[in-house]
Amino acid sequence: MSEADQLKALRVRIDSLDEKILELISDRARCAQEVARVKMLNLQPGETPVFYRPEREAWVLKHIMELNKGPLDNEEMARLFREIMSSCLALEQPLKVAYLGPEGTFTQAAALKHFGASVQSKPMAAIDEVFREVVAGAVNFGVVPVENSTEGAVSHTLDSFLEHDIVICGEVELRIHHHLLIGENTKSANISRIYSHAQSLAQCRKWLDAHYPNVERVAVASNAEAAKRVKSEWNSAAIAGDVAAQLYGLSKLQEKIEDRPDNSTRFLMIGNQEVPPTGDDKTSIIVSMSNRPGALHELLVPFHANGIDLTRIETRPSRSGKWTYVFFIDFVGHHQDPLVKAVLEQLSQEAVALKVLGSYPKAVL
Ligand SMILES: O=C(O)C(=O)C[C@]1(C(=O)O)C=C[C@@H](O)C=C1
Repeated sequence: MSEADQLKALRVRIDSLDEKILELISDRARCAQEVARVKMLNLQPGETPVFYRPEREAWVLKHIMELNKGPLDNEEMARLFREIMSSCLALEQPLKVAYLGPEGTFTQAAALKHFGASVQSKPMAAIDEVFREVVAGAVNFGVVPVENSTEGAVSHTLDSFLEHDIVICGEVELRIHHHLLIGENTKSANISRIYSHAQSLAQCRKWLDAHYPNVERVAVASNAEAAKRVKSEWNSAAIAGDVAAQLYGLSKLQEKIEDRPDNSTRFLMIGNQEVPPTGDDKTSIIVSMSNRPGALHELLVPFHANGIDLTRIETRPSRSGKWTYVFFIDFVGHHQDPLVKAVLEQLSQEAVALKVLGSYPKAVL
């Protein structure tokens, strides 16, 4: 058979498969509409329907990954299903999600990775504004960065948890690749300024020291903001990611300039919705202890005694007195798990204050 004939036959097969996929996706979407109808029917007076179910979404994606036999890899397959579910949810309720903007930030990429592309996303100028937007009920959820594997905690986010009553409903991790970007009027040899967010400048510190030791580094509100400036400014460069490069039409002078190849950022989804257990969850709490010898030890003992895996502990000034601190702790398990419940009860007896920020499914994608 000639190449043209072989391609023709294969494309006939692809067309017929696409028709089946189309029918199946439409069936699934109709099912989601039915789910919405059932959720509305069974409401108690005064109750609002809960359309978005992170625990169910986590299960669906994991199930797909378990069943997947290739040739598409698990992440790729889950990404496709992520988008199908996002479209189905939008039929039930179009979710509004605020994120740390402007458009083109890694936080926007994290929001899309977690919720899919069918949400209405709203860029905010600062982390605290994302929190306020959620608290005010102007959006269903917010997305904020919380820690970077190279640079550590994002303190604005931790401090915002001290000021707002909010629930963590999910997490997502993003591999962060930074590029050195320039506009069409800039030549590499003429670069006199490099703009980026302070965290991104820090994540590329060694590379900058080696390649542009005498060039001024200017910290701006976000790397998308840096890309935006560079578009209209001669002889300057920005450090930002792919989305910002595309959005502002910049070219890459050098790709992947982050000092650590595994550079990743973890983001949190914040809202007002408690998430039921999935069996593979994490919990975040804030604890403050009295300032006495052994307090930190007492804080950690119940976790060790019950075999609970701590995934992170961070200290921040408490804002209620000089040299007093609060601990942000993440651990494996859900606050409704009997073992976790026992630990939290024990802790609340030792602690000056303890607040559960939320239990949520471990990141799937
Ligand atoms: O199972 C549900 O509760 C649904 O609403 C359906 C569905 C889906 O498309 O699978 C859609 C949105 C939810 O966030 C979870 C799952």
